[in-house]
Amino acid sequence: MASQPNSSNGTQTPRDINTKREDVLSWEDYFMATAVLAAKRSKDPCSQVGACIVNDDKKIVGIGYNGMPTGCSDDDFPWTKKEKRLYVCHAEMNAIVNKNSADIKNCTIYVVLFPCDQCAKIIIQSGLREVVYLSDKHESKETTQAAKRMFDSARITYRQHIPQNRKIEIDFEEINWDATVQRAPSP
Ligand SMILES: Nc1ccn([C@H]2C[C@H](O)[C@@H](COP(=O)(O)O)O2)c(=O)n1
Ligand SMILES: [Zn+2]
Repeated sequence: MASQPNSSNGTQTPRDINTKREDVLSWEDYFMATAVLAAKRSKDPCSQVGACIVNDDKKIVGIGYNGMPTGCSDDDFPWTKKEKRLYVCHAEMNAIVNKNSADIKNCTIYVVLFPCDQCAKIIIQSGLREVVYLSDKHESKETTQAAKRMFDSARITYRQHIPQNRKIEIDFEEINWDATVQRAPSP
């Protein structure tokens, strides 16, 4: 039995290194965490949004975050609330445009913030089937209500993600630690 950090909650628990780990990240937390990680690339000072598209085989087929269009320098274009809306590409749009699969029909999109009306249209036209979101902080906005109306009409389901783990930590040091454990001979 070896003592090694439990990556899901950071505590030190004894773990048998010859037995399969059970306390792994759930698929749902994994996909939403991927969207949250993508959001960390965003230069937007107010809202960092990420999106992750997943197919029926649980393969990630697209990732995106909100940012200026390619060729439009994020140093030259404005980030004020009023002006940025003219330029910024939303996370959902980038995830769809950046897809690495020919077909994203019937896929699920995991997104940090509920899609706006413009993204809803792109989601519908791309044939996505389900939207899983973390925050609905703009639920009273006309754009969110329009998005929901279109999703309902187009029979695209949407649901809020309830995380199993409130916090998911990435500790790069832990990777080196694991390598040491893996070199230990098994009985
Ligand atoms: N579903 C969404 C909603 C918003 N965004 C982006 C667009 C802006 O960069 C930012 C929102 O800015 P705020 O109104 O909070 O100043 O988030 C997105 O990518 N996807
Ligand atoms: Zn949008």
